[in-house]
Amino acid sequence: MSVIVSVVAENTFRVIDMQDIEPEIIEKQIDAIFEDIDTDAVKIGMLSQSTSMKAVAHKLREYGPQNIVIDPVMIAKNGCPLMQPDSMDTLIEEILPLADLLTPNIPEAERITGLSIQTSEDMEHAAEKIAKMGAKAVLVKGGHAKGEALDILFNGEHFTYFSEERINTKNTHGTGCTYSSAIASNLALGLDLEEAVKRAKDYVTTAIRHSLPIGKGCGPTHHFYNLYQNGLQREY
Ligand SMILES: Nc1ncnc2c1ncn2[C@@H]1O[C@H](COP(=O)(O)OP(=O)(O)O)[C@@H](O)[C@H]1O
Ligand SMILES: Cc1ncc(COP(=O)(O)O)c(N)n1
Repeated sequence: MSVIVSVVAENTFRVIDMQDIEPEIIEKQIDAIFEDIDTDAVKIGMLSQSTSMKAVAHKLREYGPQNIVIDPVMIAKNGCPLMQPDSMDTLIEEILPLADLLTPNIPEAERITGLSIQTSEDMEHAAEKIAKMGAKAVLVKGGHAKGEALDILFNGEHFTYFSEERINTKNTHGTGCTYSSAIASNLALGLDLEEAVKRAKDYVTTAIRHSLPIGKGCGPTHHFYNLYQNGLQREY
């Protein structure tokens, strides 16, 4: 079930424009979901401005769903901004504390904490600091680093490292969105946080390894690679 918070005119290489949905309509879309069908997990991606953040936060506090995974999207892979800079305070005050898991990439973790992140120790410090700011658990993703594709999970008590080899491709559009959605889906299935992240990391790595070389910019990850391998036809 989806709630549309913004309509974005974008392709693999640029964001042309966007139009945010009115906060009242965002809230009513959330009502439409929670008054009807049980919700086992929530995944939140791009929230471009404060009013959208406040609408989402208000309704999540009202309904109090479990397993809230928040990807604090700020800038697209192609460099185009997706969050207004003046909404950073609202992100930190209203959205971050709702997260059972916050999944910043390195530039996002730097913006949220004000820390510079160069090493795995820096990633740990940032994760700890974000947990102190109110997120229950934090996964700092290393897609933007060099070398191995290392992500570090802090569950409020200890760190778990998830590492895969870096795949040499520019087609990584939507890696973070794919990853956080897969984690939320695994939590909805009842897996514990570490196992949910481990399986999602396997999934996103496969999706990147078989990403699609389409479009003029960063092509998308292949969400259905394993399904196709297991018998569905692939025609493209
Ligand atoms: N080239 C790559 N090879 C392997 N894994 C990658 C690559 N790029 C990103 N990842 C992984 O994809 C996931 C999403 O991370 P990241 O790209 O940092 O997020 P975002 O899309 O939010 O910027 C992480 O598990 C990261 O380690
Ligand atoms: C609507 C929307 N949400 C999120 C992203 C980030 O994804 P990426 O960093 O891979 O460009 C995006 N480009 N567009």
